[in-house]
Amino acid sequence: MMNDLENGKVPTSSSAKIYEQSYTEQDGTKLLMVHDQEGKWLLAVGEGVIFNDLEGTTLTNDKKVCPLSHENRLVLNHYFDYTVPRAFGTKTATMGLGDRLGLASPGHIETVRNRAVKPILAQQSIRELTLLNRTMKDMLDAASFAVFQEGYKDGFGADGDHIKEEKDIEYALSLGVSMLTLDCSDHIPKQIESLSPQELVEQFNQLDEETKAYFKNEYVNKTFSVNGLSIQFDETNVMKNVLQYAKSLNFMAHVFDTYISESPRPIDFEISIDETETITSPQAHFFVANELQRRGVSVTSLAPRFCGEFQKGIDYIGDIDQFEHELREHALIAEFFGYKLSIHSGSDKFKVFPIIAKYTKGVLHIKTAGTNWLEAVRVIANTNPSLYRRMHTYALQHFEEALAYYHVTPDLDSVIPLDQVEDEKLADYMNDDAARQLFHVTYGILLTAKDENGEFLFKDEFFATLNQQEDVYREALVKHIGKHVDLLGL
Ligand SMILES: O=C(O)[C@@H](O)[C@H](O)[C@H](O)C(=O)CO
Repeated sequence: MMNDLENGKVPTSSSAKIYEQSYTEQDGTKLLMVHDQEGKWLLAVGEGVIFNDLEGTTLTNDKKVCPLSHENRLVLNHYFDYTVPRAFGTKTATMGLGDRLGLASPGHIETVRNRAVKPILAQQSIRELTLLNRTMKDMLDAASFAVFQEGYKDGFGADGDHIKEEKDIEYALSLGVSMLTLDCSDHIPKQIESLSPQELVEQFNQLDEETKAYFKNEYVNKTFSVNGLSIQFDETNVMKNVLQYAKSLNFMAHVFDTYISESPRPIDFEISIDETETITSPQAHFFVANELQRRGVSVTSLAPRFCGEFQKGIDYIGDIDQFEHELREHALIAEFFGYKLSIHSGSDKFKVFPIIAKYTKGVLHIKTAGTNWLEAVRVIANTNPSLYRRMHTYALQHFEEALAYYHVTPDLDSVIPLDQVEDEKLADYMNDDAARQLFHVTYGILLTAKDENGEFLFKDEFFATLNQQEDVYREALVKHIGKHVDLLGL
């Protein structure tokens, strides 16, 4: 194999899988990614700075076998720009393809290659990373190596997703993320909608005089024309919007001024107000957007909390007509202010994808993550039924723990008991909403569970199975994420 590589030929081998699209030659070094029973490696042949900088096992003075280490990923980043995440701005459709396992990106790349959408291959929230004991370095390493493996040179992004703390912002940017999703939910008070008229006035009157005067003067009894929409404000809804969003607006502006506006490299800046109890009305969306514009905050995308329910891993729940009515207005507002509408928990929302495609006109950001994990679970169900049964049982026993992190409301009593399902039918659980949500939110519990000896109950066997079934997982993602991309018209 190495001799072939030395002669500039992509080798053929029965002992290892060859990723032909990874083959590259630069500055005297020939590189190829392979996969043997021990894992994936970079084969390096030749000489020069790239060869010298890569860490690995030296076979001869001009042949090395290099691990997919963080250090070697940085070497690839240094010499091959296409392996570095980049921002895309407000005019390019992007898709968050959260990969909780570090195995999904090759299938994602195959899905979006030559499509009208750019992949944000590295996307994990602090919540996911914490629950998985995974790091942002792991997230970025997996994406860059996948891009190299696939020889994908059309650009990809990396999203520090649902970040709330400034320390995490600084860390994510220091690692080279190209997108930052600022989660403002901690600055958006709950229950404003449920305040009585008297309580509303009392709370509003507790604000300082300058703030009250500013918002009353700018909005009360004012009508704003937005792309044909007429958005009207009265004293009551101004007080509600101010109490609901004023603090978060200060936070957004502070983060933008401190970390984004002066960044030495372009950063896609997303505002997330979707993970709140309060649905974002189009009027509230306008209020937030107008205030951001007045404060000079440039937004790449904004994620409102839409009407109905965007629960994890299952289709839209709610009145489709109302959703269409409001989504149209949200899209007009986003277009007016020059940013993309962002659809969080975008996995499997097939009922509303055509509506979203129609009104965003193909320029949006949509986030998926859990569905990519569920496709892996589907592979396990099909290829390692014993493991699937043990994981399913454990997930049921520990489901309540996951509700501390996710809002899902599956009817677990409706899930067919395992002992009534033959091995050949286990994958059907991934077509059942309740079973999907069971697995969707217990990923962290399942992949970190250990026995009394400190050995992983499932993780090692799970990854070994997926590595054996690499092509099966890839094909499953191409099919399932491809359905998302098709329905979104991208
Ligand atoms: O599970 C998470 O924390 C993330 O996947 C988060 O939900 C993400 O922002 C998203 O919306 C994926 O669809």
